[in-house]
Amino acid sequence: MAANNVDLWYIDWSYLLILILSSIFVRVALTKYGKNSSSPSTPQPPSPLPLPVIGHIHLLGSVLPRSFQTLARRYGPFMRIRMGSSLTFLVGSSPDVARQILKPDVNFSSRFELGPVQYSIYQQGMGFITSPYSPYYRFMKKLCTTKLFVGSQLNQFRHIREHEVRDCLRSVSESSVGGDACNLTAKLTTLMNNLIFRMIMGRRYDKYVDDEVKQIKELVVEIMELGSKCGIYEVFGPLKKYDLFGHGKKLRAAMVRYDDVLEKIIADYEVGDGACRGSGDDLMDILLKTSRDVDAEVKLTNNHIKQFILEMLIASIDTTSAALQWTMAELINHHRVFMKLREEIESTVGPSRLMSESDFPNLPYLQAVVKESLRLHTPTPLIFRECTKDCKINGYKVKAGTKIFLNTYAIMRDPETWQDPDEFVPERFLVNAEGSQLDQAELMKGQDFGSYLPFGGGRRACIGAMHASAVIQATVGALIQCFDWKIKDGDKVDITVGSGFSGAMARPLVCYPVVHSDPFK
Ligand code: HEM
Repeated sequence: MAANNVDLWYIDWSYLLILILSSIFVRVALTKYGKNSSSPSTPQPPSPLPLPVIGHIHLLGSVLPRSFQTLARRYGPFMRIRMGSSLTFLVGSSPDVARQILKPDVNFSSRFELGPVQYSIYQQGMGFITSPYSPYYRFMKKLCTTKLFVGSQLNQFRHIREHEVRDCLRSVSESSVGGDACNLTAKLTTLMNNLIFRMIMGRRYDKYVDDEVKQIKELVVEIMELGSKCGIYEVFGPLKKYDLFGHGKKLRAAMVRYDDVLEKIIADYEVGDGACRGSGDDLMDILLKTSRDVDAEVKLTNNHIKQFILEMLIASIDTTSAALQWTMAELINHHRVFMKLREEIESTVGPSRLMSESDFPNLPYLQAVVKESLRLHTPTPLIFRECTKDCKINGYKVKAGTKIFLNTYAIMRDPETWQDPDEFVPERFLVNAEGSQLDQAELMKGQDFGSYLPFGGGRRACIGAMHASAVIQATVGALIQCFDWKIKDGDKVDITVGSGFSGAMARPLVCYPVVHSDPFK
């Protein structure tokens, strides 16, 4: 009996061993000659040699868009990358690939979420930015383009922009009096917080005035940090759902607190206390009106509104603040450009008043400076898309459900398209190759899908582009009109890029403003 048992064990183990070996053999054969091969009928995009378990993680540095750019030089503009055991995506790094993906087609008009969505307290599909190309997305997009971010609504916010820019100038002016160092990063971030919170819910961020807004801001920062930590779970494959480091639990808790504060604010609006302090509606007013509209194609709930506002706060504040910082950093580092811009503003606006948004059409060099800064230092260097049906890109087969990153950092520094791509040369945006004036408005809308993509392109292009451009031009123009800027010991501003997915500066922009033309005289 005992001997028989030993024999049985022996047979089971050897059988198992054969099974394992044969499955490895089949897998290797499949990888080499089968569907993963580069046979002419079903070629797959090229890929560096992955390591077991970690895939290509060892090839990626702390600044992801740069790592992808380096890999693309070797493996081509459309390559396959695997992070960890199961997260595989394709990375597009050339204008040509961008054109194929961003063409106005429903395929690739969906996004994917990085990080397990189970930790969100809002139901899946309630997001707007993170949404697939669903009926809910289309409903919200229509609301954005007809009511929330339409030109007339943005014009209504003009007084808010002008007020907040003046407030920022006042604060910079105070730093200049004592000759103290001015943390321009902090000032520009406060400007953006005030601006966006006023647009959305009629309240300023100023921490001494509005405690609820301060709480929301802190929670949004916490949610973003925890969200990106949960994103790292993706590399653990099937283990990602186990919340190995407890970040998911903390994320849920932060979202519950965010939800509570937003519910209070919505309740204020319902009793008529929350209306915008200025004239006209703020975004919350419009969203709540839409939620009460019985004829609306989609019933907008409070949860939709809270999720939408969370996404707006994430999409708008840090991106625009980063763009402002980069533009100022490049202007401080490039004296010739700085002086040329100052001359343009002074000759257009005159010596006695502060420039305003109505001056924009007469300030082409200011527009070019902002465009060049967004090209060189895009705050969102990777665009996320998902393919919804099988197709071919660059001759390679792409299956439905494939995750795609467009590396706009690399695309906007593509040497085939841009002369001296790593140099800050605003003049390139004044004329086109034939020497005639470029259509600035079209360029900003992302119509030149292929090569200029700071706001993405196609159906999912940024809806805040017009607003962001107005804020950057107004703020940068005023800061150059009113102040000279010095750096400690005559150094240049350090323009190192921060780590990860974002295109923010690695270090705060600290400098010394000296009044050139006092805006408050
Ligand atoms: C300099 C500032 C900004 C930059 C560089 C920027 C960039 C981008 C990019 C690259 C995308 C993805 C586009 C794509 O997939 O093709 C995007 C999407 C989006 N952005 Fe912005 N953005 C900025 C400011 C803003 C502001 C101020 C708002 C709102 C007030 C905003 C709201 C959005 C929204 C809602 C989406 C998602 C659009 C959709 O899925 O249909 N962004 N942005």
